[in-house]
Amino acid sequence: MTLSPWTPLHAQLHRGIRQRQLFCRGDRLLMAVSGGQDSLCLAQLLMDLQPKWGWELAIAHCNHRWRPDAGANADYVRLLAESWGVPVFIETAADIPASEAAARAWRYDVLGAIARAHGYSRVATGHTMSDRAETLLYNLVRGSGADGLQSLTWRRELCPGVALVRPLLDVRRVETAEFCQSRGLRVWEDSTNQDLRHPRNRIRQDILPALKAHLNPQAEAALAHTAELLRADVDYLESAAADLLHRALPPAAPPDEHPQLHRPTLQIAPLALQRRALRQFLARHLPEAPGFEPVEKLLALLDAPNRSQTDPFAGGAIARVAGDWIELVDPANRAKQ
Ligand SMILES: Nc1ncnc2c1ncn2[C@@H]1O[C@H](COP(=O)(O)OP(=O)(O)OP(=O)(O)O)[C@@H](O)[C@H]1O
Repeated sequence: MTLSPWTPLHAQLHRGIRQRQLFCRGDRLLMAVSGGQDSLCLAQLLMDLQPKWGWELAIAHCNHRWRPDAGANADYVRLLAESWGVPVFIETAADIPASEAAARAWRYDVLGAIARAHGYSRVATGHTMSDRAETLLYNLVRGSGADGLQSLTWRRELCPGVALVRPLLDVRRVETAEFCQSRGLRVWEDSTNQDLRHPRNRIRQDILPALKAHLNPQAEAALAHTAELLRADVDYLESAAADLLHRALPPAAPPDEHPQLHRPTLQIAPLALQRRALRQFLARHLPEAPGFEPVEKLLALLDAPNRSQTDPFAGGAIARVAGDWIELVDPANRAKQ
């Protein structure tokens, strides 16, 4: 057996997995492989690290049936897995997804389902520092708050019992390309990556290179670090807000009562926590995730005179002031009040 050369990239990944506790020794890992350079690089690196960690590795590929070469792409991933001697799962979409978002949702569903059905506790994807920088820029320009700016994370729950892990978030795309080349891995080029009508491709091909050329050669790393810092900030703020919300709820509200919030508890909190606690409250009770406006409407009630009320939120509920309390009244109960 020929041993693969141990490169600085192997060392970086090995260290990152240990320090961030992304995987444990002996884990069963499902590698999501599109056939592109990032996921091929990840899969090869994890194969190389496997003897040190004793993982049980497998490969999953999702065929969205979007491109004429989608079947050939899936066959390529299957052959690669077979040549490596690892189990491979290929899932083909019954209906071609209507949008990128639909394709992504389907893909994550499929990856979670394969992992659960076959006992894999981790799904690993090849997202890189470059993806992280692009996602941050995209969300920033679309007006996202800090929560959207934290963008991709190292690890999150994919479905109960299965974590989605992104071990290459500190590796740039140019490095994954170099690695594939140095190992003679054939990269399956995705022709849709050239289509500049997709905003992500525009960012990747025009905007980030311009930022690097004219503002900061390290723009990718700078943006990715910002995302990393925001991640920790947002985690902290969200948990402090959850604590505030907990204190602002009535001690033991009967389930059939209007949801209520205690204004004096909220009034003395910092604005950042007020907004987050109110958003968490609305997210529990409204049919869709609240954006900026509903939270601001509710915020205005913190210091408003008694009996003030908002206009209806999505779904028709309104919030109103009743002394020290704000109550959320849904349309069905409103007529009775
Ligand atoms: N068809 C696929 N089959 C299996 N895994 C895939 C497929 N497409 C993407 N992936 C996984 O997702 C990672 C990110 O891919 P890509 O950047 O194309 O997706 P994205 O849609 O931009 O990201 P995200 O899914 O987080 O929004 C890849 O490195 C790979 O691990």
